[in-house]
Amino acid sequence: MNPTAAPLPYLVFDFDSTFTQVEGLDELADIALQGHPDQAAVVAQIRALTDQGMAGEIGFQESLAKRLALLGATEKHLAPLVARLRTKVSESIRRNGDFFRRFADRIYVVSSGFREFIEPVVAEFGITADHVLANTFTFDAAGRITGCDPQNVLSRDGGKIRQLVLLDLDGPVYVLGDGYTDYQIREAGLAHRFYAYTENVARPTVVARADEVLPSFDEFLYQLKLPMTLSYPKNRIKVLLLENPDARAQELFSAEGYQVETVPGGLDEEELIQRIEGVSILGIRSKTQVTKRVLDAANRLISIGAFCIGTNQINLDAAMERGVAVFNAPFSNTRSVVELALGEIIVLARLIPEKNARMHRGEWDKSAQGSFEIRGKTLGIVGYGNIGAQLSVVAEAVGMKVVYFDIAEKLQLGNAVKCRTLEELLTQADVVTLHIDGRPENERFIGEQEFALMKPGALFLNNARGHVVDVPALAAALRSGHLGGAAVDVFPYEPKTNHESFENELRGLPNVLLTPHIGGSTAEAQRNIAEFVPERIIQYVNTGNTQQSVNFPNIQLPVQQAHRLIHIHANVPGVLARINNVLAAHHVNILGQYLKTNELIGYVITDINQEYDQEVIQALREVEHTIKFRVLY
Ligand SMILES: NC(=O)C1=CN([C@@H]2O[C@H](COP(=O)(O)OP(=O)(O)OC[C@H]3O[C@@H](n4cnc5c(N)ncnc54)[C@H](O)[C@@H]3O)[C@@H](O)[C@H]2O)C=CC1
Ligand SMILES: O=C(O)C(=O)COP(=O)(O)O
Repeated sequence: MNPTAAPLPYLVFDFDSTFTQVEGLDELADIALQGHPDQAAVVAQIRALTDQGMAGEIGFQESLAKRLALLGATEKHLAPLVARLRTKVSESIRRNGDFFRRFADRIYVVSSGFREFIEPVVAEFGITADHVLANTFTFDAAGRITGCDPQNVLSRDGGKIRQLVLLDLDGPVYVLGDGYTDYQIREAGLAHRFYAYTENVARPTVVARADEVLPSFDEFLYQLKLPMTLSYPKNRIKVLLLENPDARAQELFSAEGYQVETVPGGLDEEELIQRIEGVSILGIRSKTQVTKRVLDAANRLISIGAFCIGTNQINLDAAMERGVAVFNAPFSNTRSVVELALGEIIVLARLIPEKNARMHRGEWDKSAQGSFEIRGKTLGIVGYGNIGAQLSVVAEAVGMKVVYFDIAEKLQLGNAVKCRTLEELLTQADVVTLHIDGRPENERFIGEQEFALMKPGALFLNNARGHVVDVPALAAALRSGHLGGAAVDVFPYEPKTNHESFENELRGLPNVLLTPHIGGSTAEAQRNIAEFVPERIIQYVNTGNTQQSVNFPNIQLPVQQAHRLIHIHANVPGVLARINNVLAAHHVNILGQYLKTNELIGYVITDINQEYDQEVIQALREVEHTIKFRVLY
């Protein structure tokens, strides 16, 4: 465990919105006013007064007097208030409860709130009544709260400062709080440092004056190298999201405590190199190229999330060699692409692109010429993976015959018939649709020769990747009339944002349906992706679980026992033995160990007992061929 830097400074905590997520008086008002006809309006008035007081806009006494007058609370409301506040202790403070219990003699709660509700809440954290300095209520004979004890220094303006003078602590004092009056303790020279505590609320006037800003108590413990419950403060994990994934992604990462930055469009290589420093998690879609150079500039990257299916835009091996785990959403938008493809087949078979354009120009051309039903026609699916296979089922349901070609052996669904060669497929299909992935070997996979093999009048669909088709050859096959039409959703070069214009030789050709890479762009797919990918990444960060990573050895780990060592190394013989030698030399008790390798890296997870000295961690970092090492608890 971390050694304790001794002696610990005195820690002076604010209570409302720091120790707890809420303001005690707001909650009391909420409880006392239940059933009151103007409840919402009165609560809002009280909140506004609290905020004005905390931001230093009105004096504390004025704010307090006004709030109490509005309240109408009685003694009997206090027990439910305490019960509620116990459930609203700030997450990171609750998480580090052991720290409070261990160092309770160095901790004071100094608050303009009220002893009646503060004392019982902090008592659970080992903080005794003599370390709580707060106001006290006054009551009338009927038990109604009438105000606060005017003799208490905390009931007056500048009360916290006077309270600190009275406390007369003999050693460094650090103040942690969200309010202006907390900062004033430092301003008055009665504290050595003021930490603006922003886990629950960030007040700009307070943050601006702070020595440090604490998004969580973990951050404080981490900075001071004090014993903490988590191995690393989550607020230090920076997420950069590009290309507009659904807002749910940002929501999930933020809820986990990560800092999230977003950039609406894609970034080119140079721009990404500028932005990637300090980023722990990068989220992209199909546009952003994550090259070796980008990965070299990424000094803190743990994981990349492709918020889509394709991962050809990421140099997966280079990521792996640098210990960066990549996750995608392998089937969240599958159905959306399938529905688009089916629609396109029907639309092209009925010459809709042309007819629609002519109607918009005022031309009425009612004719059956060149139009056909898709029932009974042969659909040739190239790439019988998740999308290809699902399209196979849907196409059969509308009466098409399905043939497919894949370089891998695949389960034939329904009545689909496998073709042994691409040629076999191309020569018999009325409609050819591409659903292969974008691996580099597939560059210009379909070109002049392949189009020539297709039946005269056949239709061609590319919803896979732009570079797998020789676009000038496709344009020529359409212009010559050899192909009857095409639907293309993906292009070798796609605009970076919606403000850039689209240039391509397919523009203006007859019976060609062009779409701006929207195969997976449906509300359902985007929402699913924005949950699937963050969930995988958060799990990887928290537990080391690599299930469904596209470049890491997949390990589904059991529930963690005590501390977990995550070791990523180059896959050369002997590394596991060296790790275990280090552990044995330091007498570390292994509770469980899991290893998986692939051609480039080895991934070893070791669960060990909580008791070990820090040198073992350094020794493990120094094991030869280590790429990345982290400890989780
Ligand atoms: N237009 C859009 O918005 C979208 C496009 N896509 C693209 O669709 C691709 C396919 O997606 P899934 O079906 O989910 O992937 P998948 O990995 O399940 O299937 C791809 C299949 O293609 C096969 N394949 C690869 N190269 C081949 C070749 N040269 N000849 C024959 N078969 C080959 C593979 O063996 C595999 O079975 C993605 O990689 C992505 O590039 C995916 C989603 C949305
Ligand atoms: O899922 C895929 O591979 C796609 O092509 C969809 O890409 P997008 O997220 O729309 O940039």
